[in-house]
Amino acid sequence: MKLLIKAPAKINLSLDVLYKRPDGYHEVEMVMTTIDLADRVELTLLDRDTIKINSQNRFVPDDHRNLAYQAALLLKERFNVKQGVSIMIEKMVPVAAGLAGGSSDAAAALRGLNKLWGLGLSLDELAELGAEIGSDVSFCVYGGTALATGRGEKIMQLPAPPTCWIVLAKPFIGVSTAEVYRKLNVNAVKHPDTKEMIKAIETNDFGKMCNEVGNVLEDVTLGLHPEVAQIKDQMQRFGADAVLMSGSGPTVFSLVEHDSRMHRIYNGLRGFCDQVFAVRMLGERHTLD
Ligand SMILES: C[C@](O)(CO)[C@H](O)COP(=O)(O)OP(=O)(O)OC[C@H]1O[C@@H](n2ccc(N)nc2=O)[C@H](O)[C@@H]1O
Ligand SMILES: Nc1ncnc2c1ncn2[C@@H]1O[C@H](COP(=O)(O)OP(=O)(O)OP(=O)(O)O)[C@@H](O)[C@H]1O
Repeated sequence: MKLLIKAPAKINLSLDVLYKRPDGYHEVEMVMTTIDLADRVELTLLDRDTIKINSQNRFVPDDHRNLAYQAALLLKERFNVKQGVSIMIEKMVPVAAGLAGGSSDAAAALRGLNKLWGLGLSLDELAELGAEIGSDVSFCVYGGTALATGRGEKIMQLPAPPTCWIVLAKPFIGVSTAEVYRKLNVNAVKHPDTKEMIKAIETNDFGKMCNEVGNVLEDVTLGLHPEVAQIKDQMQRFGADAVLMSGSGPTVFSLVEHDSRMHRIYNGLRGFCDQVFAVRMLGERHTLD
């Protein structure tokens, strides 16, 4: 039996860090949304009791370090599953880019194997298991738009944001999330107003959403990689309504209302960056069927 599942990337419309916790993680407040840029995860049940993984991407590990492998192993061990699975990942989401590609592959594996192995778990139960794999996995289990708190694993669903284009540009570098958090000085940053961002989404106010974007990790990554600032400048010059780095970066995204400006930014950035995409937000949460 085979199942093909989409694993969409996320962007952080706002990302605030409140403080560093005794366990080493940071307490966050993030407004996140899934976008129409996705890996394809194909799950095939095997007769042999083993987990195989293959992504055909030189930046992605094809072994126990792969987050989708870890998702399969977690379900297998926790629920004593004796059947094996082969996981094929067709990577479309840039790797180590601030777009939660690996976390979304893990979430897709959780949703898909729940079905293939007949485990009957709810999305809430899968999200709780996802938190054991990584901080972004719980959000990716649900998708859609949400406020994420705690270390990112406490999810409160939000309505779909106002419709607009998202133009994403990734420079020729990858970023270590752990390093960016390590270099952050929580007391020396301008904190975004999470409540106002939520209000903008709830009232479907595109202008307000653009005013409220903010990411406290941005300055850390800009300090490490000046090319991120150059991309931000270019997007602003080409007429973006708002520009922000996603997650720990280095991907930068624009929010753009009008088609003509979207084309201008997309064409202006192409060739200058490693990868450029123009996509829509997905809005809807995943369902279990
Ligand atoms: C930057 C974001 O992607 C924004 O959505 C997330 O906060 C990070 O999510 P993630 O990559 O799933 O993070 P994890 O794999 O759980 O953690 C990677 C490393 O980032 C740091 N980390 C992560 C999340 C958090 N709330 N505080 C942290 O300090 C920790 O050093 C951790 O060892
Ligand atoms: N399925 C996977 N896809 C991509 N990377 C993976 C995967 N599994 C493990 N990894 C490892 O995780 C690292 C980070 O990859 P990922 O693309 O998820 O980063 P990211 O988008 O910055 O994540 P986040 O936004 O959650 O911090 C990669 O360098 C890779 O070694």
